[in-house]
Amino acid sequence: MYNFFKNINLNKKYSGPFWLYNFNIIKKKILKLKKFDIIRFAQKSCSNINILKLIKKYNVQIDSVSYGELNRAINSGFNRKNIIFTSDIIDYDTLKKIVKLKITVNIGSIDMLHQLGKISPKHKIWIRINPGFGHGHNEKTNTGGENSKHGIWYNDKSLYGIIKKYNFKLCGIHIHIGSGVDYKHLKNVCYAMMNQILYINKSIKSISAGGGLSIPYKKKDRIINIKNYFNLWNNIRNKISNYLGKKITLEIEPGRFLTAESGILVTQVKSVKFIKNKYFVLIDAGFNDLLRPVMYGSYHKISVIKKKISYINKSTFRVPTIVGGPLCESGDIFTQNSNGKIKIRFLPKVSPGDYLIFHNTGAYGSSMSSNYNSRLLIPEILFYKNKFKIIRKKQNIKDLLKLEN
Ligand SMILES: Cc1ncc(COP(=O)(O)O)c(C=O)c1O
Ligand SMILES: N[C@@H](CCCC[NH3+])C(=O)O
Repeated sequence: MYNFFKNINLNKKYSGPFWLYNFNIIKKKILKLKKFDIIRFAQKSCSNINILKLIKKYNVQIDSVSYGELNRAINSGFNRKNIIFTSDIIDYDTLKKIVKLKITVNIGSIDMLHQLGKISPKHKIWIRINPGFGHGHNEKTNTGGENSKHGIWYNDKSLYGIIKKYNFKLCGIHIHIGSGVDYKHLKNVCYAMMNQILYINKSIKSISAGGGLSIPYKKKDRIINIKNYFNLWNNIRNKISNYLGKKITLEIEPGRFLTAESGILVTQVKSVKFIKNKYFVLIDAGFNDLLRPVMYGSYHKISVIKKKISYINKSTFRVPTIVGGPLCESGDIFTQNSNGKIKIRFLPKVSPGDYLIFHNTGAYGSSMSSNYNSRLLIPEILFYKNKFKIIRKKQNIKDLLKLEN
């Protein structure tokens, strides 16, 4: 990533903040998972169709969780057979589209089973099981256990009767316990899968390990050993395969793992000031752009590029800094804990015009951004085959007001 800055004339070429992705990193991450039979990209993490189109070239399939994501997948050229729709609820437009295109549905609630079954009996489905436990980098990203709204409880007695009633084709069992999960908890999902298969005692053709794989946001963060993780799952898959007497396909459904490290957010310092004795650096991107620090207290490494010299300032002299954005909210602070308290970051000294780079923003960066304060969505730029290309233009005022006129 660093070498990029030698190539970009930040001042002249792109004004305002922007997202930058390096596809080579996504490609490397895809290859790391190649032992899994199917890699199903959770596009919620990074949903630009230009990136989806490239990911598709590597035989990756796709998960969609909304009408918009379904259309992104179709628009990016994914075959309907390679799309799964995962949700706990379904609205009318989505239901219509899914039935028309015969898209497989990964079902997370009993009501959804009835709603689909009434208009499309025999539909191909997966069941998303809540195994009774979950984990995540934050409580808000934990998708299992009794405090989570996701999935169908692992020993729900009504489930398999309803599947029979509508003659659904049960293709697979899916367990996703959360996002940003550590190895210890990921490991338990394998055993939960085995137990579920024993419990349902039904023929399926696939199992999905879900997503959740974490990435090292901080130097000290542990990197998941993919080889071990695959072996663990492969082992369980073989046991299930023996038990059911048939071949079982093993899927994984990562979002963050594939894209987080491929992206950065480039912002510019607009003001530096002391509030009493606290030093604030205010930049031109806010939580409407990068929400994670405000929503979860997430840490993103910040580098400084001096305006004049255009290289990363690696000087060891650091000052205690609070980094904030332009929004009207006091909480628009990129350096805070999960409880909302300001957290000082030691950064090189900056002046207006210098750049702050937020690292590892390729997942849940742009895809979680909004127009709050009527701020315009910022552009996305992709580095691919040694070229920089704008893959999403900067939004303009006309776009912003279009639906209201
Ligand atoms: C059903 C489902 N699959 C996959 C993912 C991707 O998660 P991650 O980005 O942590 O891999 C999520 C997000 O938590 C999810 O809800
Ligand atoms: N948005 C979260 C991950 C949650 C994924 C949704 N299932 C993050 O930024 O870490």
